[in-house]
Amino acid sequence: MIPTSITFFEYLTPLVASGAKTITIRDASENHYVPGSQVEVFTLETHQKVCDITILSVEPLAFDDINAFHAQQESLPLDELKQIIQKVYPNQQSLFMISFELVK
Ligand SMILES: CC(=O)Nc1ccn([C@H]2C[C@H](O)[C@@H](CO)O2)c(=O)n1
Repeated sequence: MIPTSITFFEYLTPLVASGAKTITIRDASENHYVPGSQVEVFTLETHQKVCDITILSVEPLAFDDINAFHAQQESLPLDELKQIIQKVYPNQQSLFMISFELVK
């Protein structure tokens, strides 16, 4: 089944809805998004619909390879991005970068 929704922490959703955030880094439980598919974005905490995005690609990304360019695409400072990922996915080296664009 092609997934049709994705959740983001509520405080990050303005970055998605504005088009400023164009990637998200997730673990293997969310590596099944399909390039070209349209996906509804919801807040994780309250499940409010935020916007729609189109998935562009899903690629493996090691935690140690996360760099300033990833942070720029996340619209977050690099140290904050790495702290968030370590908190959400503790001790996970094997991650996935999901690239997307906002549906206007
Ligand atoms: C279940 C769920 O919604 N999990 C996540 C995981 C990550 N994020 C954000 C935090 C960072 O900006 C990037 C990188 O993981 O994605 C999130 O909003 N929700």
